[in-house]
Amino acid sequence: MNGDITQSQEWAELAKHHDELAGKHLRELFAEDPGRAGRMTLTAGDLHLDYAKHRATEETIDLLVALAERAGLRERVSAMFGGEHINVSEDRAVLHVALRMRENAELVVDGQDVVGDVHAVLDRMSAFSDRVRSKEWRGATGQPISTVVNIGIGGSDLGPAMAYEALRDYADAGIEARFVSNIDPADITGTLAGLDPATTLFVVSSKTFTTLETLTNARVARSWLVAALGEDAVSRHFVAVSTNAEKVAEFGIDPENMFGFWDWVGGRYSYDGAIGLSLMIAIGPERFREMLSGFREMDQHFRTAPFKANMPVIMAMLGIWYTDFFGAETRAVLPYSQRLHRFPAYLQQLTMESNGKSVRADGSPVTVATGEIFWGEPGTNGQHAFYQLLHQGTRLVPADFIGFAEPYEDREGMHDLLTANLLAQTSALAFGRTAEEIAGEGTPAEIVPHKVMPGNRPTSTILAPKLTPSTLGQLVALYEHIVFVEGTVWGVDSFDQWGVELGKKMALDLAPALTSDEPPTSFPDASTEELVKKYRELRGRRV
Ligand SMILES: O=P(O)(O)OC[C@H]1O[C@](O)(CO)[C@@H](O)[C@@H]1O
Repeated sequence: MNGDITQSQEWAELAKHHDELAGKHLRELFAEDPGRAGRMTLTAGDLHLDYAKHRATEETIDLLVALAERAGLRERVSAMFGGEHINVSEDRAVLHVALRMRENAELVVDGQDVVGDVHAVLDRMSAFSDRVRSKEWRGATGQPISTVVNIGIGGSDLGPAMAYEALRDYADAGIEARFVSNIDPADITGTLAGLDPATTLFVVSSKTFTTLETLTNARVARSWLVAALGEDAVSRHFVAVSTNAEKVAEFGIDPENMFGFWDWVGGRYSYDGAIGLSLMIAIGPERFREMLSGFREMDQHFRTAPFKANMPVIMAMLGIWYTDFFGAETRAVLPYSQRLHRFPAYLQQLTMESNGKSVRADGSPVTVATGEIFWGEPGTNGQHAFYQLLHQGTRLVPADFIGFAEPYEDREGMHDLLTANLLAQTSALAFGRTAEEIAGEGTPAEIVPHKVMPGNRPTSTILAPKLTPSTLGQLVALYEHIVFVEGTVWGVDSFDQWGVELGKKMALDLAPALTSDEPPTSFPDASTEELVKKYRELRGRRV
């Protein structure tokens, strides 16, 4: 729908329904309808979703689905998969879904054979990864590669870093991957620590190849390598992933060793393409393709399942329900898997860079809150840190719990204990403990209020058989599509990120004021002027 969806009949009906339902406790909802536990579940690929512990009834779901219809979700999904320019502010198609299409699929967009090009790059990545993994690719001194260092930031870092951590049990060629992103010198120093230049391969990953942090880290890495092995070693130790061949060549990386992608892949949606090269080298092309098949499975589900049985649609619409009707400020993502410890950070970019917008795609201001704030930590660590607030605080924090039936490797029954914690938490959050129950245990009256667990705190639980390349792909695609659905309802362009540009430019403009010999004379504002002066003083520079 164009215009303000909050003016629609569907929105008004949801607002009314919210007034009726908001006072109800999950305990009541379960008492009235015990069958909801069995009914309010969904399957997509290997993922099982339990959404019964939401402050929602069948009627809520019907109304939310009606809102999604009203927002034109159906047409938007076709438009994305068909390669229409739905990224309007940059006039681009949005085709991360093409990165995992089968080789025999057909998609020609703006005269480009998208699927053919995707597979040509995948084949080159596979061939290169195989050469590195089999030790055919050698460094300048003839030694094989033992560490791959990905240099990138944002989408050119978080995706492969998250996925490498998630799948590191599958890294079977004895090649470690490391990731450096921050322009803080401590990051590259830590990353290079203990590495041997002769056995290190750098993958410089940058869509634009103009990003300050990445190019600076790459220059530092280059100097480190050249100091040890000489200038001629660069071509054996540096490859690039980018859409910008010219800049790659300018940096001194042989275009033969560049793996491309296209402007229709957003950075935060890109690690299942060439940006995943470091991951592919670590886990191998076969596992990487298994991951792509997982993505594809979720794409297929998203594209074809009726909205009421569509996992991304239901999870996204519940996100809208809490954000815009209950006024929830954030959403916790709590993976009961140590391997997914970077997943919340990855989702932060995915969701917040995509939907953190105040104007709709047509430039008109939004009239409701947009952009869920995702945050989280793996269970059970979070339990011993911030769950207190989740259980007894004054805020409503809907949470996604993610668990797996099988560990990669168990130790003395630890995995079952991990899962028991997940299940205990979602139950306690939903149903809590009443004052009567607590008093009934003999708790002194003055302590009872402290121990009351209000409950009524909504959660989704996602269960999968095991964390594998395929289930990881399914999980990531699930959240990509959640972001898409929410963006569609809010009417924002989920694929641009203009909000990060100003700060980047100002940092470049400010740098000379920090480093110049002469005290600077112009500043962006009075507060920054004071801070620049303090910084110079602390650095022993003239003020
Ligand atoms: O891959 P690049 O062009 O270096 O950009 C890195 C990141 O910077 C951003 O543009 C935001 O600063 C992200 O969208 C992107 O993932």
